[in-house]
Amino acid sequence: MPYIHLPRSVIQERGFILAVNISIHFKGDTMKHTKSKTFSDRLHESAKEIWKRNHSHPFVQAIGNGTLPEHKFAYYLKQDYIYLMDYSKLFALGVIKAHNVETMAKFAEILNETIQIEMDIHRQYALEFGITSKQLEDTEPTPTTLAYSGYMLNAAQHGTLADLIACLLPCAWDYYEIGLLLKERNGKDLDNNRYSKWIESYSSPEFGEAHKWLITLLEELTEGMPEKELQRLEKHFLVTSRYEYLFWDMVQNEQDWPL
Ligand SMILES: Cc1ncc(C[n+]2csc(CCO)c2C)c(N)n1
Repeated sequence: MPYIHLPRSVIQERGFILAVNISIHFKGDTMKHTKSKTFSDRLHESAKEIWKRNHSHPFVQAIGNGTLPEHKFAYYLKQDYIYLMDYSKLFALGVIKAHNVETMAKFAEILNETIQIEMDIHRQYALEFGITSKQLEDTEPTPTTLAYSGYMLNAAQHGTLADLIACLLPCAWDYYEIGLLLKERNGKDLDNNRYSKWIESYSSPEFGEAHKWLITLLEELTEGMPEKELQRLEKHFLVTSRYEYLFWDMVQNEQDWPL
């Protein structure tokens, strides 16, 4: 090897040059071939095990294969309706906390869509089960519904726009994943499934829009954010992911106040 005979200083210099070259090459490669992990990737990763339990929950499975008893679905509709009333108020808080007109308009649009489209699917199902819109609206919240909505409203009112989104996101995102999963697994039998409209709605690209927009906004808001703040947002994301699980459990067991 010719350079073995070179003075030590030159070898070091060459070694240095070689190292620089490698690192430049590697950096270029990294940029070309691997997308760096975004904050929403990190959130998704940390909630993975909780979401797996949501996806395999017996209530979710029973919607998917159409075997869920109707009285259980009726109970779900009522609790979910009043949950969605509070959830919509978070979009209104989003309007208040937004930093520009475009974001204000988008929160107002999703608020309207939730009330006019998502809650209308509940109203239509409720009519089939002989439940009026008034009865839906007058439902008494169970301990879980109250705790879940209360957590989000409290965090959103006292926190930043990013806190608000971290609370909203598991709900919109995980339902989309559940919708897609149930459609993929049970797509062939949906004609015979009483809950097909529910599955079709939550797996539709229109419903997928909301969480995708929330992710984009969260990425913007968290750019350069200190780790301590990111951890607070991650906590909201994990707590509300756990509340999603508790909500499925609550409807499965038809939870009520003990006294
Ligand atoms: C407990 C509970 N969690 C999530 C949703 C689904 N969801 C609520 S708002 C929204 C997107 C914006 O409209 C979606 C997908 C639900 N209905 N109930």
